[in-house]
Amino acid sequence: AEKAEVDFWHAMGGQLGEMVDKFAADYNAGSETCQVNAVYKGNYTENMTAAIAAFRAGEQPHVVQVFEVGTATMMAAGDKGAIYPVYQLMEDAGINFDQSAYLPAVISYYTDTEDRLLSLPFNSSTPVLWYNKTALDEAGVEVPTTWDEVEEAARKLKENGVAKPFSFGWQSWTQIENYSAWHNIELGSQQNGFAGLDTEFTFNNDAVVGHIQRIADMGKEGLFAYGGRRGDSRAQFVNGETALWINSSAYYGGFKNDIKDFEFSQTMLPLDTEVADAPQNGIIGGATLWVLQGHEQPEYACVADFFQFLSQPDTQAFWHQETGYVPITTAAYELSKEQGFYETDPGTDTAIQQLSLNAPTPASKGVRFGNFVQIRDIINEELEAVWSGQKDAREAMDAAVERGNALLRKFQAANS
Ligand SMILES: O=P(O)(O)OC[C@H](O)CO
Repeated sequence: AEKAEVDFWHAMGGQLGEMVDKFAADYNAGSETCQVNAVYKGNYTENMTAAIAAFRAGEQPHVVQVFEVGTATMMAAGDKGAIYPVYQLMEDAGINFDQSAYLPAVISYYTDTEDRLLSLPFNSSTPVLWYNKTALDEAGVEVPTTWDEVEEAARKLKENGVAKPFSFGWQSWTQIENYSAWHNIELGSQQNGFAGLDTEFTFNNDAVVGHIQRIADMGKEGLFAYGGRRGDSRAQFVNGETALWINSSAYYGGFKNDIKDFEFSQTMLPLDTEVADAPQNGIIGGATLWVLQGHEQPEYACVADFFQFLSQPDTQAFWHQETGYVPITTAAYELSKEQGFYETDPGTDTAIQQLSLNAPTPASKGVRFGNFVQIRDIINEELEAVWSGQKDAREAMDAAVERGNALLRKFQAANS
């Protein structure tokens, strides 16, 4: 018999893309009725834009991977009938899907006001501090745990010949969104947007402004070197120019393949001791799988079956261990422990520890702002103006909040 076909558009390039292809191939080999076609459509923004355009043209895939910042936009599309919510999909397929198997920090990002799961958690991450242990040892510095220590370590690394001691990627996510959650400060009103569309940004507060100004000052001293949006500055870390790098836990798999000349590891985000006495918890990044409406029932049965396959503890544990994405179910975490993964690969439980450090507060359970994909671009522009010396942190954050709020109002008007 012919298999029902499911189109799955994703944004996983390189080593991550190979893993996704392997999952699809394994699934297809084991299924007599379903065929999943996994297609790489570019980075997160490109994949999401492609899926929205395809939907308008009536050519949408069944499944699309959307990064966490696209959640509010996808939810609004759901209100207009474009989304097949995962809880509904599973119910219709007669699958008893246990939401409580997932980490609270992950599930709470993707549930509606009635606690129903809208998209399938697949690749969740959190930003960590990656460090070049060899370079730190050579410079005689300990792994930093506070921002003062990061600054001091960067200074010593510089003196010891490290050209661009400190850097990061996904700067809104790592330096504003997670910095805020980590210090239990809201990014915007209405519980970071979770409680309503009438939300306004507040990240031009003294803590965030002070933090951004600190990094700008580190740049002037030659301790920080900006290397671009997303993962663009990864090469700086891999080639040893940068020894302290904040970005997703999901760089682990690639680093293991690519870093041969030094020892590297990861640790939790630094604490700003002027802002908080102890860290709160980190918030996730990465992406989930959204199901789009407009296809036939047998195909949706395959989507549900494929989702069940992806949610298996062994699939999840394998994905986590190979990539550095978080073990998103308790079972996958337990299995990884049993398999001795955290002993053979020390530091790889940093992300899950950071996410589950404390019960999430309204300021630390995530962000849900409309148009946030575009707003992150505004934040990128304003931060880049700081790094290049055109603006100080106060001017840039005020401008980002004002420009961001205009896009929030536009989203609210279009969706209420
Ligand atoms: O590199 P990822 O997949 O962990 O994603 C990083 C950011 O969360 C994307 O918004």
